[in-house]
Amino acid sequence: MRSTAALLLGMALRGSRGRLFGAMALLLAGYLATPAVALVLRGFTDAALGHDPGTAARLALAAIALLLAELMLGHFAHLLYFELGELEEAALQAELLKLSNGTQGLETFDSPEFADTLVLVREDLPRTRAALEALLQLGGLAVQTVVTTAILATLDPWLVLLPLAAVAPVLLGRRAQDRVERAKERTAPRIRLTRHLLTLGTTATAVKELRLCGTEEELLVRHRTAWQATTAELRRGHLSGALLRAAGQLVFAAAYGGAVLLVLRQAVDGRAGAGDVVLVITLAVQVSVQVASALGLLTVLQGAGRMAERMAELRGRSAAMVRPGGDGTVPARLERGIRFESVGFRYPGSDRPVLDGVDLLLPPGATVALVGENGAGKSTLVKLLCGLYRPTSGRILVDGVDLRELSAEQWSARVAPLFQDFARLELLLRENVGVGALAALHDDAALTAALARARAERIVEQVPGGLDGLVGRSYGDGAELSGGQWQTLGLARCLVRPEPLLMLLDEPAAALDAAAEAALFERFGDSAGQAARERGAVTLFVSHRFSTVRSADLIVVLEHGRVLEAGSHTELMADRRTYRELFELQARAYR
Ligand SMILES: Nc1ncnc2c1ncn2[C@@H]1O[C@H](COP(=O)(O)OP(=O)(O)OP(=O)(O)O)[C@@H](O)[C@H]1O
Repeated sequence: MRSTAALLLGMALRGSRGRLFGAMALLLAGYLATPAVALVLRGFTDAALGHDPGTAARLALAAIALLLAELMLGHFAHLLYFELGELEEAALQAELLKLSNGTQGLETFDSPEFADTLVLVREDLPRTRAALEALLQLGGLAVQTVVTTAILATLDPWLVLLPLAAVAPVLLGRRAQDRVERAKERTAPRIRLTRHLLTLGTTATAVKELRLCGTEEELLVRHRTAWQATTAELRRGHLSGALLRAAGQLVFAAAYGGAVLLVLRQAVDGRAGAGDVVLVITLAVQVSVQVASALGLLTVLQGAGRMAERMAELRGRSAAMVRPGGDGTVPARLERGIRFESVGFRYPGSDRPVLDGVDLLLPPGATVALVGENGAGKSTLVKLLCGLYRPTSGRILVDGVDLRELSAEQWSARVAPLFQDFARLELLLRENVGVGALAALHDDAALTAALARARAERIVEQVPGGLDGLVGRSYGDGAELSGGQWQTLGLARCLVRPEPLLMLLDEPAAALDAAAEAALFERFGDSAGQAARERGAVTLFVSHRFSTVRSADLIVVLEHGRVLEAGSHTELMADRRTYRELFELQARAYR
């Protein structure tokens, strides 16, 4: 709890010191008005019963003023801490984005624990605002409770125990919240499953297949079953929490009844006046309100505490995944090419080697085709080359220097990739392409040149506003593009990258016909040829189409994560092995 308070207050201080202190002062004044009302009411009762109308009238006015302060000050404080809460939520969102993207690799996205924690934190983030409010109000309540207790002690020392009785509901309330949170944690994987099923059932691409296969009903059943199991688990957590809370409230209710009886007896014995009875009844009501409010606020704060713990967990996991980056300078041009030396790779959390003892030279200026059946490890090899993962054994040498020792930022800047699952960036057209080279974001000539090399002139004409027009319709009224057009923008993004040393095409043409694939490679080829001539850049592409593959300088056949064959089309055809068999099989299919 202390660390949550420190986190929230630290962020509030960094966000706006003035707003924080302003909110604290207003809240405190409002909270102190409450016990002051009780004291004024005692004076009023005694004055009224003592036939002193002047004092009674003044005290009545004071009580009204205090009540107004109690009611109004909170609203003004709210204005201040609402803004502070917004600032905190925005800061936490920014940190979350940084944590999920802060590592150089993709390992964070492979860890189910990371993904589960991320889902929970993302859901809890909007609670930050309420948590800061709860913390400030709890501070006010604490001061109020001390003052109330001191006043009660002046009447009878036993009455000091009244606020203490609040400890039981507070402790049991915390345990109750723990149970609810644990139930939530247990349901996180199932909630991810229901989300995935919902996405499947509402995404045009998946719906097509589901309909034709007649599996919509099965999807519904699975979705329902997962929800039912989630709800049942949450219900159990909430029920056991509610029982614990009720037990705590009972303890306090008994203490409350006892306190009122104690002072009533004193009044009957003549040891207390009517004003004292009014004071105790008023304060006891206030204490019960204080306890109930504290319980509610602690629950909110506890939820934020969980969020803070999970955030810390994400920080730890993310930090563990950050690799010590190298600081070697990436060469201006490749002289010796890129060499794989006994490269092996397993995905995080898996024992299965996806690449195993890969030895391979990608010569400078060469165009290399990577072929192999599904799951052979082609995309994994591409990701290793990009530096998104590191080999678990062996090395990748760029002109003789281990990729690990090169500056990751410099290397990423020199890789120009086009993936099969290219990103659909719903941004302004200039931003969509400019992401490939941020320095060129406002350089219309460079952007237009890249779009021309990608043969995307028609798209520019189609987007209202041209470079400054929006593409995509998820959040704005942008131009709707076809799958092929989105890919063309991906190509422009790849071609805008300055001075690449490695150009990658990972099955970008999987959804295209042979003619369209040839056109795509032609568009890419001009830039790749220029990069090869100017700086020995290597072009590596993955394709299942042998009509494209045969043109490569070097063809590498991967099987079960190992290099089976490597050579030119002529060499491999002379060899009478896998490549030749696959080539002839595909050639026959096209005849
Ligand atoms: N993020 C991941 N976590 C764990 N295993 C993975 C991950 N990505 C891929 N794999 C596994 O690695 C193996 C190789 O996958 P990869 O995508 O490299 O194959 P590929 O040759 O590109 O296949 P395809 O031709 O189907 O694209 C597969 O068995 C796959 O299940």
